[in-house]
Amino acid sequence: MRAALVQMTSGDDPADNLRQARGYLREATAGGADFVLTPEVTNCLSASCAVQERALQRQDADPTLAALRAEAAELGIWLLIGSLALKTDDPDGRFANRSFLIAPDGGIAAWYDKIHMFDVQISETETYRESDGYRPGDRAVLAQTPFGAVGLSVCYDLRFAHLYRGLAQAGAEILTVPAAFSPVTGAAHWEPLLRARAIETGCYVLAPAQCGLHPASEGRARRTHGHALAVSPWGEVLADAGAAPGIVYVDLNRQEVARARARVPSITHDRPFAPPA
Ligand SMILES: O=C(O)CNC(=O)[C@H](CS)NC(=O)CCC(=O)C(=O)O
Repeated sequence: MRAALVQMTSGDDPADNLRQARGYLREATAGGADFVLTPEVTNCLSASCAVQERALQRQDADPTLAALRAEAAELGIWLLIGSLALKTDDPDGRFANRSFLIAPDGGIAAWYDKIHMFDVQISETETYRESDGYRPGDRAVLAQTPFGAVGLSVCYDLRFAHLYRGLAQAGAEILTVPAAFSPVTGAAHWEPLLRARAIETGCYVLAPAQCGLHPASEGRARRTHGHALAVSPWGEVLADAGAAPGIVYVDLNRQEVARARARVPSITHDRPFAPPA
């Protein structure tokens, strides 16, 4: 089983992002991948709600989802669309940040709405208020596949260890963390958090990423950290895409999950304890 992690620089034009993504799917399949993963907001990365309002669609009308499902079916691959920004029926008009696992027949095997919202002030000049634009999800998602059970998550979810522990205890062998991490927090936290999630759970962690400077027709242009990463169930970095767009490959072997957990079965060692007084 060969996974391909796509690292790309989505802008705010979905048609342009789709062209990029399709090219990567074909390249990854030619490179031997059976499972291709794209980053968070593959279809549209924008800091402007006005641009999103014009550019985004509801799930049933979204051209990126339709095209990538058709492409996965044509190529006969499993595809994680890290996330799509989509319109919803939220009364506040907020979007969903929704991850999709697509089966080789083009069907939607699973979908997951990002639960944790990136509402942070990193510095005087750098603030994110994700919950202004997006409605958070409220359900964890585990998908069964022939190559193992996949636990879905998105980006800032990475900081909430109990989500991953729950997924692993429910049977996950692979955790997906598509992201658009900020450069500052990415440099400090991205790799150690991904490795920690793998070590704590004995899962493969697959984290396709946005990278570079994202072109914006309106609003501020954003930068992201890159470094799409694949981590083994023992916590080793198996692939790192660096700073530039491209694809990195990793061969997955379920026995590595069993081996890591046989050595340190910590996910089976939870104990009840009283909360701190
Ligand atoms: O807004 C969009 O279009 C897509 N969503 C994102 O880019 C999100 C919310 S701003 N980014 C993160 O969650 C980064 C988390 C992060 O960097 C950290 O946890 O340190």
